[in-house]
Amino acid sequence: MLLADKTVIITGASRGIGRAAARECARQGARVVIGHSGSGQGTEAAYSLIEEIKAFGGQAVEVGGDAADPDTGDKLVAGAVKAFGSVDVFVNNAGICPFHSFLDMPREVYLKTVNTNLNGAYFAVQAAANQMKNQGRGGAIIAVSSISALVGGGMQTHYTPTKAGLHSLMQSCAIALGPYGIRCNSVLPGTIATDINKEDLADEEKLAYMTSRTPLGRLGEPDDIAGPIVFLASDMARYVTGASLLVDGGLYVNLQ
Ligand SMILES: NC(=O)C1=CN([C@@H]2O[C@H](COP(=O)(O)OP(=O)(O)OC[C@H]3O[C@@H](n4cnc5c(N)ncnc54)[C@H](O)[C@@H]3O)[C@@H](O)[C@H]2O)C=CC1
Ligand SMILES: C[C@H](O)[C@@H]1OC(=O)[C@H](O)[C@@H]1O
Repeated sequence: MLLADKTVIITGASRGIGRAAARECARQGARVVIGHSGSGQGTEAAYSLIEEIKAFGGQAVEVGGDAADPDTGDKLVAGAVKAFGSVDVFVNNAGICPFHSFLDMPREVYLKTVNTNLNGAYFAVQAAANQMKNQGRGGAIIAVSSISALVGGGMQTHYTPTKAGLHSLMQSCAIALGPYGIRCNSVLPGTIATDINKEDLADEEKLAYMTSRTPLGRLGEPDDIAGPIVFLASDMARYVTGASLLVDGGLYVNLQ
């Protein structure tokens, strides 16, 4: 098992990519902390994931908290230490993408997106890194960035900068935390069918267009991202830091 004896925190783990990653980390032997929004639905989904994980003999606990709140990272770390005694891997996954045009972008939509996707993440990464530094045996931090760190989106002008920011944060943290043996990398998913884009992809034309642009001929599924996250979390990636792993079915390179 690739993650035996490691404690992994994953934010936004109640559904979508985070849920698939949490399940796969647990399958690979990790003790998992399921970060979720703390809302009724998030809590319910987190408990159902704990049951799923326990059913195959894995270990998991849940911690609720708004990803936009700078204190949530400390809460997640405290929950991990209380339940399992350590933090070895931190996966920053929680995020939102409320599609909206640029010229009339409401300030609150912009600020909520940046606070949820980037500002909260900064302090959560800092909290996890301090815990790892104090433990003295290194660790791995993974940001779920996006193909959108590299390319634009006319209805995503508030979102793409947050994904570029996470990618950049991992590059800088790789330098800042390398001396402590803490590796920092990002995963850049292409278009993965989840709740975040359910409404956008309900438009059949858009769905067909996005699928046709993907050389592998289909949109991604959350499980397509779980393996790359496990790899970067594991000792198989022990010399990988400051890297970004594009997981997009070939979407990015498909110019013509
Ligand atoms: N689905 C896609 O095509 C892609 C998704 N991503 C990124 O993957 C990450 C996961 O998204 P998906 O699984 O696709 O969508 P999703 O909507 O299924 O999952 C998002 C998760 O983040 C959590 N979350 C949202 N706001 C939160 C808050 N304020 N506090 C705590 N938790 C909060 C949700 O509860 C949920 O668990 C996001 O960061 C997204 O930007 C990146 C590239 C492509
Ligand atoms: C929400 C989008 O459909 C999805 O998220 C991203 O980061 C990419 O832009 C994907 O298309």
